[in-house]
Amino acid sequence: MDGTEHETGELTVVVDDLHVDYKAFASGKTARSQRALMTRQRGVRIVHALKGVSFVAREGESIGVIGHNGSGKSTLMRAIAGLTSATSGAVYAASRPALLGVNAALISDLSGEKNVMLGGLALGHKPKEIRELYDQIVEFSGLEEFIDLPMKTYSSGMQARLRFSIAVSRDHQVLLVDEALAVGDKAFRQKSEQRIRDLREQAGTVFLVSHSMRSILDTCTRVIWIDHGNLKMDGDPQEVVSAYQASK
Ligand SMILES: Nc1ncnc2c1ncn2[C@@H]1O[C@H](COP(=O)(O)OP(=O)(O)OP(=O)(O)O)[C@@H](O)[C@H]1O
Repeated sequence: MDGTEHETGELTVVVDDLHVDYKAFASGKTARSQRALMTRQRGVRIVHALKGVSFVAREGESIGVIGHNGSGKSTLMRAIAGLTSATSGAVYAASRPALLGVNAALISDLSGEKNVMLGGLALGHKPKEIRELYDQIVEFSGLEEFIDLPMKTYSSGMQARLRFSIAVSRDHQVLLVDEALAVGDKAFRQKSEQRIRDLREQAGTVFLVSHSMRSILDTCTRVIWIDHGNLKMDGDPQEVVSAYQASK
């Protein structure tokens, strides 16, 4: 763990020797590249998604999480949000972290408008608060013309914009953003990145999972590199991103 550079704000998240295993019923052959990650147990396949990850996060940090496909980044976000339980080790969080992912559950048969209400309630807003925030959320999303159409008629980028706009309508002490920025267009991405910086300045901690090193470098004060379920590097964004890129 890097104990020297991040000692200013209050602790918001402590990840202590976190292991997460998934059990899946296997059929067919295990792909060769996945073999190192897996152990076979009587037809049940165990995937060791996280293998003892430890770090602490503080107020005012914006932490980029990078790593190859399947390295364990989303699992780490889900574990911090309390949606996936630890096989061993623990996550301690100062307040309930909010996970904003491209798979966050809104209902695609309902209109954008109804989903703003639904998403707002899921975030803990009162109906009156959602009505007050409604115009601001829709304006941020840039989807005014489409807001009365069912969400299933939206492109994946439009859906992600709406999810992001709902999630950032509230200040979170710990906000976890999983790949949501990758799908928006340039203007929306810049607006989203600015909002992430604002949230961080309001003494929150933001985690941003992304494959876009540009987004990571533009937004983050620190970067964590997850590799095959292990924390490979944790520190200065430029240093960690350079090391990651050199490893490819
Ligand atoms: N529900 C699940 N059941 C079984 N295995 C899973 C499950 N979810 C994830 N895994 C496995 O756990 C490992 C880590 O997956 P995870 O989604 O955390 O990776 P990631 O770094 O977020 O990948 P990506 O960059 O592709 O989104 C992978 O090997 C994946 O196949």
